[in-house]
Amino acid sequence: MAVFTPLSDDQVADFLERFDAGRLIRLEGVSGGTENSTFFVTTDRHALVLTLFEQGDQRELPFFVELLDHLAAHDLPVPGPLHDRQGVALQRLAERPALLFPRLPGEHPEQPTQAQCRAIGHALGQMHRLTREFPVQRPNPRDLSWIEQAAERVMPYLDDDEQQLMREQIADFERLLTPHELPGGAIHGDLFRDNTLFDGEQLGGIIDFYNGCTGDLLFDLAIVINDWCTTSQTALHESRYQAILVAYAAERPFTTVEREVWPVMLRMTALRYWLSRLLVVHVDPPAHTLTPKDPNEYLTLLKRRITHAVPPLPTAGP
Ligand SMILES: Nc1ncnc2c1ncn2[C@@H]1O[C@H](COP(=O)(O)OP(=O)(O)OP(=O)(O)O)[C@@H](O)[C@H]1O
Ligand SMILES: N[C@@H](CCO)C(=O)O
Repeated sequence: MAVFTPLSDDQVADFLERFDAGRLIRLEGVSGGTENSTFFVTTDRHALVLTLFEQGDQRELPFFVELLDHLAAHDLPVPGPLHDRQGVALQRLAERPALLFPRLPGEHPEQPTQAQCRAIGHALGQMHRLTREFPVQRPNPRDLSWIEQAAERVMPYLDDDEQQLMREQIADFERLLTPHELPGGAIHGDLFRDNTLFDGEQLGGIIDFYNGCTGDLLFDLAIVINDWCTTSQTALHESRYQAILVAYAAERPFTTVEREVWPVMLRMTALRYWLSRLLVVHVDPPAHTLTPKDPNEYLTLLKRRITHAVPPLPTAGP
């Protein structure tokens, strides 16, 4: 479930008065999601999504609004938040911050097709091209210095081999990534398949920008590859891999340094999720009882990335 704060029809009908978005017809709690309360809101004019923010630093919300406004203004497939009659997007409802979005069409892809992979590669490349000049900063909260600190918090829960693996990998990231300045900009920060919606082969949209920040563009792409291009046996799904990267590179070609550090970035982002999932299981369980995601999935993937080379990044688009 993902309605931590129930809302009545009357509350939502009143809330809608603040916007020029029509009259409430139907309110429905959304069962997906783990962090916020989400509702589908149908009015006589629009299909909308209402999100109540249940956790996280509320001071960060204006950054997400600005980023979504910026991307939507450039016609990227994202839900640009609705602004009220005074031009304000960020609201309060039931004592929580609230945003209203257009409801985008589609489903999360479980086994992405070639066309879906091309679509996400293309959209992410476009987004990265457009956000390089995005003026607002929010340093990546899951960067290498977070990894270093989070690692110390989970060490007591790891066996000797896992501890050694984690320490060796972090030392490697420090040695191989720190000397380089990589192309940066605003990034999604968690672009898993379940943060996209596809209507058939058509990308309906990219959602859940609440890990959005500014940082290395390659970090964002590596998260996508690790989630989208891993088979159930943890092998690399090569045709998806090529489809995403070729479509991405057509929008934003890679630099020489990015090509050099790519295998390291794939390992770093695998370790980032091993760590964040370990934290949820052992250190910082969420207030709400939901089944945590399995940290070992990303431990296994990290090991795979160490033992099996991936094909290099493409030199140019199609
Ligand atoms: N704009 C939208 N259009 C259509 N569906 C949406 C939209 N926003 C959210 N949803 C639906 O609501 C679900 C929960 O949304 P969201 O991912 O933002 O929640 P969350 O609690 O932050 O979850 P998590 O962080 O686990 O992904 C999504 O999986 C999707 O099915
Ligand atoms: N995508 C994250 C969960 C949401 O932040 C994970 O798979 O661990």
